[in-house]
Amino acid sequence: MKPFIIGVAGGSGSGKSTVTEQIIHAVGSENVTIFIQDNFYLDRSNLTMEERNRVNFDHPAALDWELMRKLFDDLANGVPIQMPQYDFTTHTRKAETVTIAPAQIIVVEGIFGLYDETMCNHMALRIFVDTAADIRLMRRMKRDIGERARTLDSVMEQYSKFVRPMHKKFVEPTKEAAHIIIPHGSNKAALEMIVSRIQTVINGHKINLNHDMFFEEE
Ligand SMILES: Nc1ncnc2c1ncn2[C@@H]1O[C@H](COP(=O)(O)OP(=O)(O)O)[C@@H](O)[C@H]1O
Ligand SMILES: O=c1ccn([C@@H]2O[C@H](COP(=O)(O)O)[C@@H](O)[C@H]2O)c(=O)[nH]1
Repeated sequence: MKPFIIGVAGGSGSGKSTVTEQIIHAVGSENVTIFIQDNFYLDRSNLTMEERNRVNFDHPAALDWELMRKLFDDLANGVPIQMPQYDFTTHTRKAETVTIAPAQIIVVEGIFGLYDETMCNHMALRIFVDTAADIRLMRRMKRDIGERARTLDSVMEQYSKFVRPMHKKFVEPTKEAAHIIIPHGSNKAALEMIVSRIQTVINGHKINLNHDMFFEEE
């Protein structure tokens, strides 16, 4: 059976992981596999620490798309994968990988979750988590200083130099590809809708809509 693939995109700190965790909690972890795009950041061990700190991690070119597409394809076709692991404190790929088994539901999560057209075409449900920039920045400061060994100055500099402009250029436009836009981040009503849609499909009660009722997709 083909898996039900969900894309969860949105800016850094918008609440993507939270929405993903809530979906998993609601439908049962045994039914879901998460495909976290953050694992696909390119390894920067060839650079000095100073050089690594100047990399634009918010440009799509910062990710290993070739590997990502290959592993996404495998998982979508029911093949277990070796997921790379990324260390945000050193900007390097760890030596170890984690085995990820396919499941009935696959959630692709990341700022570029709806960026790749081919991957998007496999997604039956595309979600964009839309949270105000000031809230996202506050959350990012808390996380990066607390968990990713950054200073307040470095977070502010990275945000104004890379995160903000790249969000506008590459992340925000992917909202266009979404079926559902969750305003203000995770909320109960949105989650209920998403989960009920998933349950309808995976419990076999797929609703067959009359296509004449809808506009042509562009
Ligand atoms: N709707 C919400 N209301 C309040 N805090 C939230 C909400 N959604 C997420 N958060 C918090 O914001 C932070 C960033 O959320 P996270 O899901 O990790 O974002 P992302 O994965 O998009 O970077 C976390 O500490 C999380 O608990
Ligand atoms: O080495 C790195 C790699 C990425 N980042 C930042 O991570 C965020 C995306 O992750 P979220 O979990 O969605 O916040 C992206 O905005 C990059 O700037 C990094 O700081 N260092």
